Amino acid sequence: MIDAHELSKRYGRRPAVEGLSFTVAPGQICALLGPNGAGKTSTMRMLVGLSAPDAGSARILGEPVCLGAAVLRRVGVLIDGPAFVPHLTGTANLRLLWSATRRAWPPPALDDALDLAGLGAAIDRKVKGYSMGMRQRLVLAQALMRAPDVLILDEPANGLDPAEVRALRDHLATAAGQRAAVLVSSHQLAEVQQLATHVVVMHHGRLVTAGPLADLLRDAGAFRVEVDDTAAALAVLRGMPGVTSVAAPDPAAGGEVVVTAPDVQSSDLVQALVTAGVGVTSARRATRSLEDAFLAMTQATTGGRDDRAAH
Ligand SMILES: Nc1ncnc2c1ncn2[C@@H]1O[C@H](COP(=O)(O)OP(=O)(O)OP(=O)(O)O)[C@@H](O)[C@H]1O
Repeated sequence: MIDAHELSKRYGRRPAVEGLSFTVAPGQICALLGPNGAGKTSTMRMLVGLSAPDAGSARILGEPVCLGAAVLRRVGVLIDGPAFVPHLTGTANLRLLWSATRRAWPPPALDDALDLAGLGAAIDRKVKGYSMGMRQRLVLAQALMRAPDVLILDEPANGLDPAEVRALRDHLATAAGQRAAVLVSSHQLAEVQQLATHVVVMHHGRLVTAGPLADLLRDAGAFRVEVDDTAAALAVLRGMPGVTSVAAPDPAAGGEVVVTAPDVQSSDLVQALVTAGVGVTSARRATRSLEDAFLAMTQATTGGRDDRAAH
C-alpha cells in the first residue's frame, strides 16, 4: 500500500504540492498524471523519502517513510535514475546498487529484471557505451530486480521503443498480479489507458481526481445505442422524459445514436425504442479516451501554459 496523506511541498515561496492525498492498494497500477510542472516528481520524491514534506505524511506498507527507512528495501524506485558508474559494466553497477541493501547477491528477481532489460551480452559492457534506451532499461532492471512489494516509477517508458514499452507493461501487470502496489507517472496517455487500473490526476500541485480508470473514462449519463432505424430512434428518444440530448454522430454510417440521459436506465431506453417498433442491437455506456478526460480536467482549471514556462 502507498499512502500519501495531505502532502505539501514548497520550493522557496512557490508551492509544488499542496495537500495531496491518495492511496494505491496492492494489485493496483495507479498512473500519476498531470501537465508539466504539476508536481508529480515532487510527490514521488516525498513518497520514497528523497525529500521531506513540509506538511503531511507518506506511508509505504503502513510504515512512515523517511530517507533510509527499512521499508524502502521493499520498494523498487525509478526517480531521476540512479547515478551509474560509467566505467563499470551493467552487472557491476547493479551489484553496487544492490550492495546498499546489505543483502546477498543476486537479488530475488534478477533474472526477470534482466529479461525485461533485454541487454543481452551488453550487460557485461561498460555503461559509458550504453545508448539512452539501454541506460533506461538498466534503470528499470535495478528497480525491478528486488521483486518489490511496491513500485514507484517516474516516467519509466522514457527512451524505450514500442516493443520495450509493451514488455514493461507486461512486467508491471505481472507485478501487480503478484499483489505489488504500482505507481507510475507518465505523459503517454494512450499507453496509460492500456496499463493503469487507477489514476490520480494532479494540476498546480493539487489533486484533481483519483479513482478507478474505468470511472474516469465513463462519459457520465451517455449511452451508445445501435438501432435499425436511426430517424425513428431519434424521434422516440427526443420525446422521452429524462433525455437531455440525442444525436446520430454519423447518420451516413447508420445504426448508432448517442443519448445523454443521466437519470435513465439503459433498459428503459431499449424498452421505449422496442415498444415504438425500433429494433435495438445493443445499448452500452459511452466512454471517452483518457486523453479527452485528462484534457477536459486540466484545461478547465489551467491558467494557460504557465506550468511549462515555469518548469
Ligand atoms: N528542486 C527544485 N527547486 C525548485 N523548484 C522545483 C524543484 N523541483 C521542482 N520544482 C518546481 O516544482 C513544480 C513541480 O515540479 P515537478 O518536477 O514535481 O513536476 P512534474 O509534474 O513532475 O513535471 P514534469 O511532468 O515536467 O516532470 C514546478 O514548478 C517545478 O519547477
